[in-house]
Amino acid sequence: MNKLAVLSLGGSIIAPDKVDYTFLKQLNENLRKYLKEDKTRKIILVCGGGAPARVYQEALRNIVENADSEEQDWLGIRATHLNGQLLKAIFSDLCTDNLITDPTGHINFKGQILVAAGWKPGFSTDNDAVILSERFGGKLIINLSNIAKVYTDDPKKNPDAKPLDTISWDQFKAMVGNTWTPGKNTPFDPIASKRASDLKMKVVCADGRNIENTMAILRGEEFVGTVIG
Ligand SMILES: Nc1ncnc2c1ncn2[C@@H]1O[C@H](COP(=O)(O)OP(=O)(O)OP(=O)(O)O)[C@@H](O)[C@H]1O
Ligand SMILES: O=c1ccn([C@@H]2O[C@H](COP(=O)(O)O)[C@@H](O)[C@H]2O)c(=O)[nH]1
Repeated sequence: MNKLAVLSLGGSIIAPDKVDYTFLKQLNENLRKYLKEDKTRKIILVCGGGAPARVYQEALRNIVENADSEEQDWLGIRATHLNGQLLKAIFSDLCTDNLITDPTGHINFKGQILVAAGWKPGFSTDNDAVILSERFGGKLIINLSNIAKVYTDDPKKNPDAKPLDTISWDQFKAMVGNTWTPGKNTPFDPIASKRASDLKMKVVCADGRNIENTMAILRGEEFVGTVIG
């Protein structure tokens, strides 16, 4: 297993409505243990925006008719920065870089952890995770969200949707489409999916709140989730 893991931490598990510090405490303990076992292991944590992103984007849409898409994205980006700064503070002793807000900019990555958040309008932090994974040679992106698997359709809207263990990029892209809308709720965003698909990357989607399962993915053991690609 490659020594670098990229974890795309959905905002829905960092701050589903307020900050979920029970989850973040577990994440802190488990990732530290994993990194202590082998000092050559490294982790990139890419933080999503969660409820604050959606609340502020919705506020703008309710106040301004035809709210500008880029302005909505900037509100989301600022929310990811707040979550990212919290993760950076939690892992400050293992993370020598400031919060990464441009995945293409200067990055040292001398510590065992790198924490990143939103960059610029037009996509979600999933896309930032793909850029960082490509840049640092990650073999797998672990996309942690509030849902255990990718389904044939959004299970919150379609009760007949079926969970999938694997799905090809072509099938996944057909499902999520190819257009971006601020705050879009999909297991992996369309822009990130195109980039990951072009790079022939693998993405595992799993429920991040199940910390044992996340550790199993990191350790290359059996897990519950969906492999895309
Ligand atoms: N085919 C699908 N399979 C599974 N979930 C889907 C599907 N289509 C849409 N979804 C929705 O995507 C949601 C997960 O995406 P969401 O963007 O909310 O999570 P996140 O990435 O963890 O959070 P954030 O975007 O705030 O960082 C699920 O809760 C589900 O309702
Ligand atoms: O690089 C980025 C990252 C994020 N955004 C905007 O922020 C929200 C929240 O991010 P999630 O990854 O979905 O939690 C996202 O929906 C975008 O509107 C961005 O524009 N650019």
